Amino acid sequence: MTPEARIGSAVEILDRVIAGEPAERALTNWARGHRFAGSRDRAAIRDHVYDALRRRRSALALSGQAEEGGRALMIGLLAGEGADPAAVFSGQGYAPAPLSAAEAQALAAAPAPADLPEAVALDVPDWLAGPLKRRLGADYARAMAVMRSRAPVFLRVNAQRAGREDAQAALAAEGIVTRASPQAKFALEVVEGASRIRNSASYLDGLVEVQDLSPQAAVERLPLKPGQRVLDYCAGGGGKVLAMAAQVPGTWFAHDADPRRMTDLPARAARAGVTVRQLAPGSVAAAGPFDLVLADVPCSGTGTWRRTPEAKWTLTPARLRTLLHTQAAILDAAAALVGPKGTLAYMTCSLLDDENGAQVAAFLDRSPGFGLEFEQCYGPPDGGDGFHLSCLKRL
Ligand SMILES: C[S@@+](CC[C@H](N)C(=O)[O-])C[C@H]1O[C@@H](n2cnc3c(N)ncnc32)[C@H](O)[C@@H]1O
Repeated sequence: MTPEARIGSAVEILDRVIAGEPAERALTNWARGHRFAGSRDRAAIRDHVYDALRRRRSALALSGQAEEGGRALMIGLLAGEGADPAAVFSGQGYAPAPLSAAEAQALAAAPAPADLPEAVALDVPDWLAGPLKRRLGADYARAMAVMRSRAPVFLRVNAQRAGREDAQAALAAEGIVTRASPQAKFALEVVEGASRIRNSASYLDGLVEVQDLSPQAAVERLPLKPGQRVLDYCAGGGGKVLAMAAQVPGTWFAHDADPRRMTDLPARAARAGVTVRQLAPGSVAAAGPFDLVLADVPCSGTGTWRRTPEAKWTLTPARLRTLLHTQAAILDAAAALVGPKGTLAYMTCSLLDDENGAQVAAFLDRSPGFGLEFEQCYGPPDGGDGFHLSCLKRL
């Protein structure tokens, strides 16, 4: 496909997303109906779609149009990148249809990127700008600018299998170039060859897992000791329990209110060479108590906007309130499973204090049996996704 044809396809897919179809599903459905598109085409189209979703607000403003549509977003995205939209939207060959008179007029009257209001230029919903500024302080603008770009790919070396340098050499032999990340002992940032990871022997043999840098750094801070009984209470795909199990020998348990979320866990655990016992909802208390209970709770995902840009625009105050209730209920349920002198570790991939420090402070107010050991926030603007860890101790 030509570069222009790829942009035309991104327009079609964005129209579906704007109509309500989740981006991943819209991309998959489009690919099914366009078998001629090769893997490079699909990757490029995916990049365009995700770039437009990350920059949805500024792209629309830079198109000069009032109504959101796939064409408006791609026109504005190109304008924001300093390209000439009319040269791409030419109607030549497989390029999208030329700009209409109304589109050309709107584009001519659109503000320059430097004249956009701050929240528009940074692609931040207005209602979230205040809380994010309070949390990020002087880093706010740089962090939000980072959130408008693609996320780097990070790997976690399975410390049970190899050291970081050996893993780097094995990956390099398969065309995957990495550099060691200083923020976490087992983290590698992929510099080249990210598309080869899932089919590489290093990945299939459990030498490495794909995991963002921030959760890796957070798991490294957990007070894990050999032989402990540890429960990942909101295990999902098992990323955190596998990271913990790679650090020390222990007895590992995984639970999720929606057990279907753990479907991939057995295969991932087998690759990593660890045993994780899955506990069905309702059977957790009988398996307790635990030395450490990890609650990696459902959250706004404000720290992962680079990877899941749709979440930026779909979060509402009402949805956030629901999440806050769920998080508080999970903290209470997870706390009840912590044994004497045990640890309750609370994690989110949120940048909002309501979900982090304030949530934990409210828990401590109603739970005199627990004390705060430490809390830590991770990236952005530097390193990985926005992430939070609070470590609480049963007194
Ligand atoms: C942030 S995700 C966990 C991601 C996972 N730890 C990982 O590393 O891949 C949150 C998970 O919490 C689960 N969940 C939601 N409500 C819950 C509840 N009340 N009790 C336990 N798990 C819950 C969701 O199904 C979801 O899988």
